Amino acid sequence: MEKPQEKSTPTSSLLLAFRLESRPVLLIGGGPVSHSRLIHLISCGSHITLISPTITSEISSLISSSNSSPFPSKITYLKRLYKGESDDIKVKDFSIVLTAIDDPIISKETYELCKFHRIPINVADVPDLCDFYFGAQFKKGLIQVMVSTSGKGPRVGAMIRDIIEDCLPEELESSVEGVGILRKELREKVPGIGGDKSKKRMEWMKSICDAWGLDNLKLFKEEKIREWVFINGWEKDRVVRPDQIPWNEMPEEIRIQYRKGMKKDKRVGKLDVGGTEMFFGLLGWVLGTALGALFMLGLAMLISWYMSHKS
Ligand SMILES: C[C@@]1(CC(=O)O)c2cc3[nH]c(cc4nc(cc5[nH]c(cc(n2)[C@H]1CCC(=O)O)[C@@](C)(CC(=O)O)[C@@H]5CCC(=O)O)C(CC(=O)O)=C4CCC(=O)O)c(CCC(=O)O)c3CC(=O)O
Ligand SMILES: NC(=O)C1=CN([C@@H]2O[C@H](COP(=O)(O)OP(=O)(O)OC[C@H]3O[C@@H](n4cnc5c(N)ncnc54)[C@H](O)[C@@H]3O)[C@@H](O)[C@H]2O)C=CC1
Repeated sequence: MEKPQEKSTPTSSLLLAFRLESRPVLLIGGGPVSHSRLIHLISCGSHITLISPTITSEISSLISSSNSSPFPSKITYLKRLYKGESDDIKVKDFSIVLTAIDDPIISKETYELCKFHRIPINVADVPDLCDFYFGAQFKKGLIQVMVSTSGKGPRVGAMIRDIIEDCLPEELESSVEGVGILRKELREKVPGIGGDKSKKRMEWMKSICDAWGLDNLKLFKEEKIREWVFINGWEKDRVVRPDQIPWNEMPEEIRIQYRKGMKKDKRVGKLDVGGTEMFFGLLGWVLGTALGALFMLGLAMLISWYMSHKS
């Protein structure tokens, strides 16, 4: 009889945002996979040592343009084969190691060296030799999204990534920027880490994000709005909502931005008290009218009863 397959729950990976700015990274190989790794590493601002006897023309142009890149990355290119353990370049001198070569022996040797020195390594397309996998990812300004399929379907991961990328509204980049400026200024005005101050700061920021909603948060790029919210919100221990801003006192271009956001933004925050207030207002009006009508009816009945008994 066939033995039933053992059921095991597949483990997931710990998805992190690894900060590699100014950190040394070893990249081995000069083909298309190495090119895609290089693009990611440059935007991280890492210091890359690239070893490969051949490189694609795309890698070659990245190397030439790296000095004029807006990111503080550096590329040191060594045009030769990497020799593994006997190489002058030592894996222990790097924060992470990435290989994308068509030499399984050197790949395995590099993996063993990294294991020995406890340096995290990714051997492209060899899951057993990976401490971490790459995922399908995209970057929109400060927003980064990565999809992992736990190694099961990288192409499907890329397809899922495309769906997410397509449906993310452009303005989200501005909202992240806006909220970033507001947070920075708040921390400058109310400095300190931990304790009650920090707790209050976090609670206030949380409520502001919820009350303003994704789209409106971009308005915090405007100094006038931040100033108003600090004076009338933070300093008075209140969470102000966008509908409380005296928009007629704000410059025209800010008013237009707000109106545009109001038309579009269906993802209003949890503190969308504007809608709640309207609901209770309406309920009050209906109840008030009904009570008034009942009172009038009672009065009419009383008068008619009095009249009939009088005569
Ligand atoms: C485990 C992992 C380890 C790692 O490399 O980090 C891995 C492993 C393997 N990839 C293989 C093949 C392909 N890989 C791609 C593409 C990508 N592969 C990426 C990541 C990962 N690939 C990690 C898991 C990610 C996850 O968890 O989802 C992406 C997402 C990110 C990136 O590499 O940057 C990038 C898309 C990025 C983009 O489009 O933007 C394509 C499609 C294509 O080229 O368009 C194919 C051919 C189609 C196919 O096979 O599905 C094979 C079989 C080799 C063989 O058959 O010989 C293995 C080995 C195995 O599965 O055993
Ligand atoms: N993720 C993906 O989409 C794909 C991944 N692969 C796998 O990824 C690996 C890399 O693929 P590609 O980027 O297409 O590269 P490739 O196979 O086109 O070229 C390999 C590169 O590695 C260099 N190289 C070989 N041995 C080296 C050594 N000892 N030291 C330094 N450099 C060395 C070569 O000079 C060349 O630049 C391969 O193992 C391949 O099987 C292959 C096709 C698709």
